[in-house]
Order: sequence, then structure tokens, then C-alpha cells
Amino acid sequence: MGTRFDPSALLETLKTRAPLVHCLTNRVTVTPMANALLAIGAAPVMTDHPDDAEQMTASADALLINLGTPTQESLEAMTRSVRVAAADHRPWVLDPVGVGATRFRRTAAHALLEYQPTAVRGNASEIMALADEAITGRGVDTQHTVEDATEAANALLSYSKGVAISGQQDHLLTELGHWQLTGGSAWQPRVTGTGCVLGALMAAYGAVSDEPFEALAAAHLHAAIAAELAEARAEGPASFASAWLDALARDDLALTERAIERVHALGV
Ligand SMILES: Nc1ncnc2c1ncn2[C@@H]1O[C@H](COP(=O)(O)OP(=O)(O)O)[C@@H](O)[C@H]1O
Ligand SMILES: Cc1ncsc1CCOP(=O)(O)O
Repeated sequence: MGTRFDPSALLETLKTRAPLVHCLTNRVTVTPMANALLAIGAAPVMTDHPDDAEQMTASADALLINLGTPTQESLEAMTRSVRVAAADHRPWVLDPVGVGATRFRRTAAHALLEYQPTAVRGNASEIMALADEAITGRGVDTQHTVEDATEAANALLSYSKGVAISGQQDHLLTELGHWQLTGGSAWQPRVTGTGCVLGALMAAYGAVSDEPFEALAAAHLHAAIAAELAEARAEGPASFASAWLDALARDDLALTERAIERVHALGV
């Protein structure tokens, strides 16, 4: 971890600038995602109509593309939005939910990947299936470990400046190196949308930092530390979800201080 990495300062910048994040996402997690963006101090807009796409992305500070429940119409909107983001050098995140599960998803994800997202995030099976057509997945949850996916994540760096693999530990890869982040809560994979929200937080932090490691690590730390605080109050998935949202909004997260024990450099 670089000595100048200061996620608390980045969060303050985020709150001051309140970046507009255009999210074209799935219909399962659209509301938790919008709420999480509001909680951290960003401004969400969730439209995925094709005729909204170019103008909305052009007015946004960052873009999030999530393939959880794709339709022909939403895919058209996604393509139109990523063209604008790529042309304007606007940060955008690709979350290829369930990419290995069907040919339809794989084709859609590869077409979007060609526009070179600023960051790609997914669970281990998604990262592996995106990098290698021979890998298939099942549904939206992982069948692989994060360690299984590091080679695939490395291969995706030829398309994207940053790749994040989520799981019990998260791994972040950029051209500067490879890091492991520990922490978070075992309740996270038991509530739908925690991975999707992470993609939206990556987009929001990408709007306030040009350094891929910083944006990815700040988003992951914010999600993980909030999850740890939420776990202390949770009695089950429902109370965890609402406590996590409350914790995402807290002013005393101390991201920089708490980063020390959670971010581990694994090499270049
Ligand atoms: N066992 C766990 N312990 C702590 N955090 C976890 C665990 N499993 C997943 N997470 C966290 O939950 C979030 C979503 O990860 P994951 O479940 O892998 O994503 P997805 O929903 O895309 O499958 C990430 O922030 C990840 O770090
Ligand atoms: C269950 C489900 N089905 C299609 S999208 C989706 C949500 C997945 O969200 P996450 O991967 O963040 O749990």
C-alpha cells in the first residue's frame, strides 16, 4: 500500500463533490444501490432507457454497468452509455453479473469489455468466465475461490486499468500491483446486492480519484468497514442490510486508520 493512500480524504472529497453516478443496473438491486450511493454522499441516477443513455452519461461523473438482469433494451442503453464514457474518458465500471451462466450474457459482457472499462469487478467465477470462454458459471454466485481467479484478473488488465475480485477476501489488481483486502462480514454474501453495491461505490470513488488502486481500495474498505460495524447490530439478513446502509453513511468510519490492517500488498 502506498504511504500516501488516504481513503478518508478521498471520502471527504466525495462528500464535497457529490458525484453523479449513472447506473444501468439490474432490477433486483436497483434500490439498495441508489440508497448506498446516497449514503456515501454520491448522487445516483438509475435510468436504463436507450434514449436516455447518451445525455445522462454525458452529464454524469461516472457510469456503472451491471449485467444482472439484461434485456435487449437495457443492452442497447448500456452500449450507448459506454460509448459516451469511453469517448469522454469518463470513469466507468463493468460488473458482469452471471457472465458464465449463459451465452447471451457472455456475448453482452464481451461486447462491453471492448470499450475498456476503467474497472471490472466480479466474484471469482465471473472474473474467470469473462477472461476465459472455457469457464462456465451457474447463476450469480461463485463456484470458485478468489485465488482461482487471480490469473484471469491479470489477463483482464489488458482491457481495464483495475480489476477487483470479491469473496471472503477481496483481491485488487492494477498495473501497479496486486493487493488483498481482508475484513467485511460473513453476512454480506447472504444479502442480495452487496456485490452490485460495491460496483457502484467503485464508480463513485472513480469520479474523485484518477488512480485505479485508490478508487478500488477506498470503495472496498468503505463497504467492508461498514459491514463490520453493521454485523455488531445484525440479528439476521434484514437487520444486517439496514445496519449496513446506516453504517455506509457514518462520519466516523476512519477508513485511513483502519486500512492499515486490512490492505496487504501481494506484489507486482
Ligand atoms: N465470507 C465473507 N466474509 C466477508 N466479506 C465477504 C464474504 N463474502 C463476500 N464478502 C464481501 O461481500 C461483498 C460481495 O462479494 P460477493 O458475494 O463475492 O459478490 P457477488 O455478490 O458479486 O457474488 C464484497 O464486498 C466481499 O468482500
Ligand atoms: C439475484 C440476482 N439475479 C440477477 S441479478 C441478482 C442480484 C445479484 O446481486 P449480488 O451479486 O450483488 O448479490
